[in-house]
Amino acid sequence: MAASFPGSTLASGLTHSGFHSACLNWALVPSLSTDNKTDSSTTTPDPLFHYSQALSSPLPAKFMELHANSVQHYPATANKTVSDLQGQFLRLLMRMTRPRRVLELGCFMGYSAMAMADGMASNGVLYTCEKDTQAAQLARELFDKQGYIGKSGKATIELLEGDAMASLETLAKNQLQFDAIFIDADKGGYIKYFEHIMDNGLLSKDGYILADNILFRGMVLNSNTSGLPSPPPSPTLSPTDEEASKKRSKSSLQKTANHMDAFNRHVRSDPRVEVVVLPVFDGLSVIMHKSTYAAGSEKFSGHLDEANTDKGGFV
Ligand SMILES: C[S@@+](CC[C@H](N)C(=O)[O-])C[C@H]1O[C@@H](n2cnc3c(N)ncnc32)[C@H](O)[C@@H]1O
Repeated sequence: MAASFPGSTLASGLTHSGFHSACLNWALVPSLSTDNKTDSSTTTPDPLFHYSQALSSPLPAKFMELHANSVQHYPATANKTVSDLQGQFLRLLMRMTRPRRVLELGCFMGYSAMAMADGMASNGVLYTCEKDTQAAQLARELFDKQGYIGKSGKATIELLEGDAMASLETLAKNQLQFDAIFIDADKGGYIKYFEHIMDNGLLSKDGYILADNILFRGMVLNSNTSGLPSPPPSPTLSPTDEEASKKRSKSSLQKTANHMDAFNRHVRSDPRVEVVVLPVFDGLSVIMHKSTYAAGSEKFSGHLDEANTDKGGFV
């Protein structure tokens, strides 16, 4: 049954007027519809996604400004930011776990960085890496304008411009450790970033890594490496140009999904960590150092079947 709220119709044709005016809503941003910014293509059915977003506490209006900015400067790719709902989640997660130092790989124009910084304590520092010069410049201006640079009673954001791997190397050289690390840069780089983080002690003892897009529109199920049956090939009846181009872009998306699938398997088979793969947003993994509790104590492994243990042949 659809719930009903003042000024709002919460059903598949959800509206937010008078109810969620400060909510980040891609429908209100010119040029991009909500269809471009939902998790419907992934794991959460569209109406449920909208319902969840509408009933989650909104982020402040400055985030709306950021969306408008992204659309202006990156009309074709503005929806690279996390969804509004994920931004709301990241902020709350930071409030819950209170990390003192956070690292983000993939800043874009600073949406998720700002959402996380807002949940951190005022003495916290968030480092965010971005290789696109224009995006880095715009993000830096925004962080400055919004008071994340210098003493302002907010967590500080430090933007590291350049390739994420080079930044990771510098951070490791400086022996910095992070309580939370959000990986959201190039999908083909996830494994090397993860390895570098683990090998160089960049993750604090009780810290966690969040890896985004790990189910990649659900396409990981069709990955070559998945070991699961693939769907039958689609018929190739002299495709039109449009069909051919759709096919090409589908195959490049599938390539990205294959990177994600390889990353998921890589992490799952790493004895140093434990991981939970969450089918939320576009897929989000939470990774921590393996605890002694999870490292095979009788009590814990008793809850797992053979195939699920590290020694038990994960496909
Ligand atoms: C998905 S977007 C990040 C979105 C951002 N986390 C948000 O939600 O607002 C990925 C970003 O990573 C950047 N990127 C890709 N490869 C990179 C690399 N090797 N080093 C640093 N940044 C990279 C891209 O330029 C892009 O801006």
